[in-house]
Amino acid sequence: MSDVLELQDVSVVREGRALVDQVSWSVKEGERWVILGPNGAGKTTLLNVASSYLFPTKGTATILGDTLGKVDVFDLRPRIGMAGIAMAEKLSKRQTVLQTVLTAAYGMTAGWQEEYEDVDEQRARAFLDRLGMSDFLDRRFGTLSEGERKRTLIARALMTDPELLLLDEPAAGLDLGGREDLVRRLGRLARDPIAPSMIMVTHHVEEIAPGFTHVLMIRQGKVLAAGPIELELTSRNLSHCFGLPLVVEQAGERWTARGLPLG
Ligand SMILES: Nc1ncnc2c1ncn2[C@@H]1O[C@H](COP(=O)(O)OP(=O)(O)OP(=O)(O)O)[C@@H](O)[C@H]1O
Repeated sequence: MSDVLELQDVSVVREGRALVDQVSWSVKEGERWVILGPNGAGKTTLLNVASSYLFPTKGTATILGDTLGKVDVFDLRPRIGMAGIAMAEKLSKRQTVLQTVLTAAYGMTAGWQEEYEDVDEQRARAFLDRLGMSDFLDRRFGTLSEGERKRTLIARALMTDPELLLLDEPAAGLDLGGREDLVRRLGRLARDPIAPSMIMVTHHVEEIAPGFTHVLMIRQGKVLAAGPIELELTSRNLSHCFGLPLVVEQAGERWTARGLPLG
């Protein structure tokens, strides 16, 4: 299996502080990774390196075989699908859901002047259907609920047929039903052998869909644990990561975590 992402001693330093601190990490083709860590740990910063939007201050980042600094990122970016708040903010609120997904095929965040191919429209409709958004095709993106917006962004990220799919807190802000619906859909994607390699940032182990294979835990910019989920997602590691005693349990194919009562 080839490396989809290879970070060697990567640090991102801002105002004299390492937001990501000497991280070495490799993601192989077909793996589905979860990044867990407390607020401010450096999860989004790490994802921004993986998406080629942020260059390391130190170390080397190789994405889909190309090393940042030695490659034209405009060739690399279409090969990476990114769904997160940062992407949502770049999109026009007035475009319809279908337009929002379709524009991804042309590497644009806005614009409806192009002649779109029928085949692209069919693909956009198929991805939206897969994410349960078929009833919203003509709705303006800016009027969607949080859950609907999240599902549209994932459909959009898949539109370019990426080799690497990055999801930044896809379940944040969703109610219980919305979260469970999304987890089921992500589970289906994670288990699809032809789906891209995936990296998902989350705060909650409950949001890990079945089919995710690996976990990376980060605290204050440093990696605390990285490896197969069954080995690394332990009470000990999670307690260390979040800085309080936690009990992790696996219930079927899902995970739960809770704090121990104060003694
Ligand atoms: N440009 C910047 N300059 C200085 N500090 C920054 C900059 N960008 C981010 N930070 C800080 O870096 C740290 C890591 O931020 P990051 O967004 O990667 O964390 P996170 O783990 O994604 O957090 P959260 O779970 O709260 O979203 C935070 O303390 C943040 O305030």
